[in-house]
Amino acid sequence: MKTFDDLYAELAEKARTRPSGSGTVLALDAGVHAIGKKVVEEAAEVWMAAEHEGAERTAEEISQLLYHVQVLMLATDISPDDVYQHL
Ligand SMILES: N=c1c2ncn([C@@H]3O[C@H](COP(=O)(O)OP(=O)(O)OP(=O)(O)O)[C@@H](O)[C@H]3O)c2ncn1[C@@H]1O[C@H](COP(=O)(O)O)[C@@H](O)[C@H]1O
Repeated sequence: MKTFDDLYAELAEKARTRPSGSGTVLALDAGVHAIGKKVVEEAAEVWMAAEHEGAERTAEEISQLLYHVQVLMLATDISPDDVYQHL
């Protein structure tokens, strides 16, 4: 099972090697403004799922939110450790 750190390492590698067909590369190229909008959209989907769609759908939406947060981290050169020091 993939962890937060595993996904970040995978996405960092995608950002470095820029394979064709990578949604992460496309998202990074779209820039911080577009990525930020996606974070907000996914956060709203988490909220709606939590209120109306049950735990499994909510967990799925949370995974998508974490993905887009990680893309934002990469776009702004923030590592997981930079975040963990604030937890
Ligand atoms: N975990 C994710 C992940 N979670 C969410 N997403 C993206 O977020 C979207 C989810 O958004 P929605 O459900 O709101 O779907 P949507 O509105 O139809 O999506 P869009 O049209 O807005 O893109 C998905 O379509 C993906 O584009 C993800 N994209 C990639 N990953 C993982 O990231 C890794 C690298 O992926 P690539 O860069 O694409 O190779 C792989 O391990 C993937 O599994």
